[in-house]
Amino acid sequence: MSPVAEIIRPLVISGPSGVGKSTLLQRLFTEYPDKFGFSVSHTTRAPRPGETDGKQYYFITRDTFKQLLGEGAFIEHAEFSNNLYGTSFMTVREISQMGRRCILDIEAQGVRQVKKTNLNPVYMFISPPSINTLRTRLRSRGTESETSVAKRLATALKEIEYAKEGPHDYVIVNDDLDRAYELLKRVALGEDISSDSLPPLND
Ligand SMILES: Nc1ncnc2c1ncn2[C@@H]1O[C@H](COP(=O)(O)OP(=O)(O)OP(=O)(O)O)[C@@H](O)[C@H]1O
Repeated sequence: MSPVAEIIRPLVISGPSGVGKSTLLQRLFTEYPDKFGFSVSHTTRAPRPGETDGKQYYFITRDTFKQLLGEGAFIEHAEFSNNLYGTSFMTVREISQMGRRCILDIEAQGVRQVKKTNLNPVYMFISPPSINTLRTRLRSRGTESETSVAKRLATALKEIEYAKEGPHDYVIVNDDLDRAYELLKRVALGEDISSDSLPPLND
């Protein structure tokens, strides 16, 4: 690894689907267009309206995904809502070599896998204020069927349960978007913050 790659620790952002990760990261990349690099994952899910190949994801077939997996191309991968997602070593390396801080958006299974590698990132968990709020956001985003919302909520409960075990360096509750963004920004720029408390799981 080059010295440049060694001094910039990647930042792993995780949190339930619909919690606001994309919204927060979009703000960060708009405010700092040259400081960060988003590790674009590979996925077998279909693009949503407005998504472009190579921007939000590399959209590939299940066969291609399996082939890359067999070649050991992924740092982490997971199956979620019947679709495969993975982060390739090559993508992360390219961003670090550009001198940018690499930001990875991955879910709990992926966090567990990254913890077994020598990537040594900072881990941040974005939490909803409550499960009810998450349900509302997923519904109002208008991209999910009711079945998909139910699946995502069930996964969200598991993600928050895992977060309660304390695997993340920082927890931010995305209640007020401006506040959550300020905290995320500070961590992304290398500052230390106090974590928020995780919500109860029984609402
Ligand atoms: N603090 C907030 N208050 C209210 N609504 C919010 C807040 N943050 C995000 N949202 C809204 O919640 C919805 C889900 O956000 P977003 O798509 O960013 O989630 P995500 O975590 O990236 O989900 P996925 O992992 O499925 O891509 C969006 O409609 C977004 O505008």
